Amino acid sequence: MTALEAAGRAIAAESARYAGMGWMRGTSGNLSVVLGRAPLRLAVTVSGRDKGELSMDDVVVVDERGEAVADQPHPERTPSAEAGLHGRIAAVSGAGAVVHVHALAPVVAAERWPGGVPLRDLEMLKGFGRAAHDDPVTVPVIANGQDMRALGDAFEAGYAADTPALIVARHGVYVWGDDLRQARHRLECLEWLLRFSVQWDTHTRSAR
Ligand SMILES: CSCCC(=O)C(=O)COP(=O)(O)O
Ligand SMILES: [Zn+2]
Repeated sequence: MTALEAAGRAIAAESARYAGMGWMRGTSGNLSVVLGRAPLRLAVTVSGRDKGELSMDDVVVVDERGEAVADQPHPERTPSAEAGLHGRIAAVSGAGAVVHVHALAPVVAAERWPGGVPLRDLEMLKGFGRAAHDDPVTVPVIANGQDMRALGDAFEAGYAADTPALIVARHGVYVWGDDLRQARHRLECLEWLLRFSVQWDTHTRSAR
């Protein structure tokens, strides 16, 4: 099996898992795996598909800008509309995999904390790669848009190497890691942290 086939198989399996969790409703969300670094090459999901029904063939090889490269099995396929942001995140962070889902909690949290979502003193922070009682963590929030270069610039401006996540307001969340498995563990824990934060904030406000 080639590296691209292995990446496609892993991406299809992870996508089905996220779809089953309700985090990739409709055709939302996209995943990528880094295939090479010099130059940067990623296998990213094709655009517009039901992410619960992908096969290992439903990936496109893109460059750092998210554009399909010529030398691949299906260069005519359209990569995810957000492939450019995957490329920028992988380039800046050194991640081996980037996942993007449309879970609800990150989007609601960004409405409540548009300047960045604060997290602190929670055991689940360990699953996000941070000590539970470490310094507070702020998950960056950027405005949504269709220009992936602009989103990439906004991501890079707020990038902190110890915070492997980005919320795009009124859109969804990106999380990355060394591989898809680590990215998933981080995403699952972050989603819990954000859901807790929103619910606790709502509770304390209504109790006043
Ligand atoms: C209802 S999904 C809108 C587009 C989007 O935000 C997304 O995550 C999926 O885009 P893709 O091009 O990767 O299918
Ligand atoms: Zn999206």
